[in-house]
Amino acid sequence: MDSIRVVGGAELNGVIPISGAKNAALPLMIASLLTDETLTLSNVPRLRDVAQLMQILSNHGVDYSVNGKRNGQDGLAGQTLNLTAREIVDTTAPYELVSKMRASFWVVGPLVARMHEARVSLPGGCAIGTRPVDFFIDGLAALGADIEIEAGYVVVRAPGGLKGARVEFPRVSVGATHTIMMAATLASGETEIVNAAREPEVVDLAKCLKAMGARIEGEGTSTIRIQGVPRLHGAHHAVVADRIETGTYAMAVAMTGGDVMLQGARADLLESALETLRQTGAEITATADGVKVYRNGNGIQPVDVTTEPFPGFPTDLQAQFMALMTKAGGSSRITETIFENRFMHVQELARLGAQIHIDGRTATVDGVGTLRGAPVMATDLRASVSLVIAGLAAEGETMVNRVYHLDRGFERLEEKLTRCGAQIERISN
Ligand SMILES: CC(=O)N[C@H]1[C@@H](OP(=O)(O)OP(=O)(O)OC[C@H]2O[C@@H](n3ccc(=O)[nH]c3=O)[C@H](O)[C@@H]2O)O[C@H](CO)[C@@H](O)[C@@H]1O
Ligand SMILES: C=C(OP(=O)(O)O)C(=O)O
Repeated sequence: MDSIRVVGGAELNGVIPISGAKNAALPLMIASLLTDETLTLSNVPRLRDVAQLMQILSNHGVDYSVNGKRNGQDGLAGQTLNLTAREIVDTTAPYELVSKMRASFWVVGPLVARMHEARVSLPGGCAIGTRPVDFFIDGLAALGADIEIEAGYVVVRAPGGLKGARVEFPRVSVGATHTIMMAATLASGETEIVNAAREPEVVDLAKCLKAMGARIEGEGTSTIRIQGVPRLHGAHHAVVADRIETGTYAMAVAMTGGDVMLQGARADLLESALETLRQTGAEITATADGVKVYRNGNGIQPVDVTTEPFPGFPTDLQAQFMALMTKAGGSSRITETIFENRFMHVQELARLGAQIHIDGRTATVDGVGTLRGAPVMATDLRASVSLVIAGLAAEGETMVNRVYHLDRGFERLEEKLTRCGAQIERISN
């Protein structure tokens, strides 16, 4: 498996183009199952998860093509996918494919909505907690589906089609909101989702579904209402900018120092994270072109953070923020409330000299003056990139091993950072 070698110490200066969001692209691609016409998605990032999902969708009968590169486009521009599910040939999503990524489980919603049946393996994804699927099952059952678990598969049947209903989630779930919202677009009557996720990726999916003819209101609030329609049609939709990639590079600059324009980033999608970064001493300016991040040689202030559903501080930036805090001038407390096992980066950051103590859901980070490069192991996606960021700010060489997860979610990371002066390279084994 590939490794990433980082030699720390350089400031980051220049422009980093921000890709389309992985966590929006995946549900948008899945939405193609809802119509027999073509869904065209532009600004799709080139990522392992996108390729993996293409394989899963192909298995259901989705034909796809990728538009070629246009004149003047550089290698960092997003791709355009045309997805056509003229006929669904298989309503089973097999273990071999679904076990590799969490989002692939979400095909259950469109499949049962359109085909009235689905057989989907229980999912995989980042190992950051138990990640059950009870909200999906209860939600689909509320829409009138019969559900059984058979040999690791969730088998869903709704012979007469789904029927609109009130679905209240016990806690906020991004994936369950995506799935029930997609399922409800083709159900008969009205569905009300209560305690819905308000994440920008949910809003982006709703925008695309509406362009396909769905009747949805309330996206971006905690109550979403969907009026079912008999069929959806083709549409064109551009994937929203990746707020987690934006926050990740902003934290890298806050840690190494320098001046970087995050081109195409949208500050309104990560206000709480950017405000936290300002408190650490970074200067952040939203411009028409993106988000500019600047930090001079002054120290990093310690700031306490608690992860929360949107609009709170995102769990997907927790590891990166912890990396930043390892070099703060004092102690900070980082509390993880979304996933019960999302501190796997702690022991790896410790290899670089970080001082971190975990007590339940809270990590106390005592900032140290210097981090020193070391070999480390990438565990989950965001943990992996937190090690890269720490390596950029450490003295000497850091070898981040087992970067499989990194390729799931960060498009051309080495190229983007190299362009800004980082010493970083991929070592293929
Ligand atoms: C591909 C994608 O978009 N992944 C994101 C999505 O994951 P994902 O959609 O899997 O995360 P959820 O929002 O569903 O999870 C939130 C919490 O709800 C729990 N839960 C969820 C469903 C369920 O049926 N039962 C249950 O108990 C989860 O275990 C977790 O503790 O949102 C997370 C929270 O912002 C992000 O970290 C992930 O990057
Ligand atoms: C946890 C993540 O991905 P997944 O939900 O696919 O595991 C993530 O994007 O940080």
